[in-house]
Amino acid sequence: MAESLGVAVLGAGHMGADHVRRLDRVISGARVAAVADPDGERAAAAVRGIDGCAVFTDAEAALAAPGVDAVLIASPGPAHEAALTAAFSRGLPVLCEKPLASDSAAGLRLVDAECRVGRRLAQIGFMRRYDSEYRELKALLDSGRLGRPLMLHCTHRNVSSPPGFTSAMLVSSSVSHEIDATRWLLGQEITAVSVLRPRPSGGAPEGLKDPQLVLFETAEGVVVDVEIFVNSGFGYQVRCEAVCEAGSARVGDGHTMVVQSAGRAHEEVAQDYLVRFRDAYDREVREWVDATRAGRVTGPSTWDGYAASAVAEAGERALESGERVAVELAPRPELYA
Ligand SMILES: NC(=O)C1=CN([C@@H]2O[C@H](COP(=O)(O)OP(=O)(O)OC[C@H]3O[C@@H](n4cnc5c(N)ncnc54)[C@H](O)[C@@H]3O)[C@@H](O)[C@H]2O)C=CC1
Ligand SMILES: O=C1[C@@H](O)[C@H](O)[C@@H](O)[C@H](O)[C@H]1O
Repeated sequence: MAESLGVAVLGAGHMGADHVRRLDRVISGARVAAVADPDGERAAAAVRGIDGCAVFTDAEAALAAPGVDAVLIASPGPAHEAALTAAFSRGLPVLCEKPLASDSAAGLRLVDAECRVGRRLAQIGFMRRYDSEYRELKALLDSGRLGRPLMLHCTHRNVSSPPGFTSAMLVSSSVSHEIDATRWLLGQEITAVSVLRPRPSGGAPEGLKDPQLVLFETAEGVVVDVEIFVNSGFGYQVRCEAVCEAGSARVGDGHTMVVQSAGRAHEEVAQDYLVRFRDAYDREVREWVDATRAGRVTGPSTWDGYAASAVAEAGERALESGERVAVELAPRPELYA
């Protein structure tokens, strides 16, 4: 194996700063070689205490910095296409936070760009695939012990939505995780999306259609319902129950310490994804570093990122129209067979 992997991290916000910490202190075999953020002070704060890490306000300058072997993209979605294109042109392996890009057209351009390189370079940050409970569920479904899956019931709740979060983002940003989890757990494409809109919660910002009930139909007839509620007010909860021909299995109930006192029992509810999925993010980045050092690319692909965008767009149209909308996918290139 090569010596430690020098990583350029693009974006030093919530996710970027957490990934910098993870690469520096949690994962072995990697070092943070450069960080770029247009907010230079944020970048500098994220790398405080890390020796030999260069700080930039320009992402492309960070890719060209000495000692950079790979890239972790944690900038906002609209900046991903330029960053991935620059990384591909340098032949640099990438871990890119979801979403792949702003829309499916940009996603398809990235699929084409990677195909022109002729080998996979990117892993997309759908971290559910690295959560131990989700992996257990996937193994159980793949074993066939419960028979064929018939339905998935999913819950995705956030405490509150960040400023600027739109009704469409409940699907494109939040439900993107259930889109990927569905495709991965079932090994099937999602073919149609419908969205039901209960009355909006008084706890949601004015005009935000929150919560929503998003329904997927898959190529082999599985139906998936997703409750997305991003201003639940009380906690971060992600659950998934697979109902199969010979039983059901559920993950995400939370298994924290239960405290019983004064006639009551209670347990903590995680408040955000950085806590709920901490182990999954660690495993995701660790497996990316290990695979990259071994010259391999594993995990969710650029194609998976594109497919998630195409399903999300069908969802956005379903939200606007109230109609069931079919998903349109381009033909899958050989590279992602
Ligand atoms: N996997 C997961 O569970 C999660 C993934 N995300 C994804 O992570 C990415 C970042 O999200 P957050 O950290 O929450 O956002 P954030 O707003 O906290 O941070 C984004 C940072 O990127 C910087 N930035 C803007 N343009 C840039 C550019 N061209 N190059 C480099 N940096 C740039 C901003 O100045 C900011 O510091 C998004 O793609 C988001 O969808 C976010 C939350 C959870
Ligand atoms: O990816 C994420 C955010 O971007 C999204 O906005 C949240 O709803 C999700 O729970 C989180 O995992």
